[in-house]
Amino acid sequence: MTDVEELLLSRIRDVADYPEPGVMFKDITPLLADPAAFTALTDAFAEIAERTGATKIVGLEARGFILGAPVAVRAGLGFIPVRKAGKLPGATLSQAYDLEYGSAEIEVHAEDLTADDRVLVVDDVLATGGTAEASIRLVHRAGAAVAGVAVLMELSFLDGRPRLQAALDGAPLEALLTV
Ligand SMILES: O=P(O)(O)OC[C@H]1O[C@H](OP(=O)(O)OP(=O)(O)O)[C@H](O)[C@@H]1O
Ligand SMILES: Nc1ncnc2[nH]cnc12
Repeated sequence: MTDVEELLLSRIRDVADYPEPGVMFKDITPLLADPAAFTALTDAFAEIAERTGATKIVGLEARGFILGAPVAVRAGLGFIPVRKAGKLPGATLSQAYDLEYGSAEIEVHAEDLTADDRVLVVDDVLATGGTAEASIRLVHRAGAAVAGVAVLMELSFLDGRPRLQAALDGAPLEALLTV
């Protein structure tokens, strides 16, 4: 494990049985509170954005906003919020999905993405992959391409990666940490 990976892992807190029994919640708030760790994470994601030729960063509400916005600034790219349903005022595309603990619907402003865009989707945790899969579908339905999906932590025992394979269509899924 690299020094950066060790630093990031050390700043993620495990919370048992949250938000419901049986879930081991990966809490990133200690990482956000540590400027060295937050900067290292932002730099690692920005390197992925550059390497994959991304033209825009999509962040998934809410934790994907916190992580994705500084990546966009660092990489010199625009930031596009994918929000939970009912929060965006303009014309939207919507996608329903299931996640590790429940179900939800996400939306993007249709005009924010064009056929010229290659999008890097940024989030904190890949669990079942439901959220990431729905966001990939939204990007494609908006007419844009997916440069990749970048997450801080992949929970491999929930099999999100195989679930995403078809939707990714060859684009990389980059996890900085895998448990
Ligand atoms: O791979 P999945 O099973 O879809 O789970 C991963 C998603 O779950 C969490 O978000 P959540 O919906 O809890 O929202 P939050 O960021 O607003 O807390 C996490 O930030 C990912 O977006
Ligand atoms: N175990 C988990 N910890 C943090 N975020 C999650 N999103 C889905 N599952 C999660």
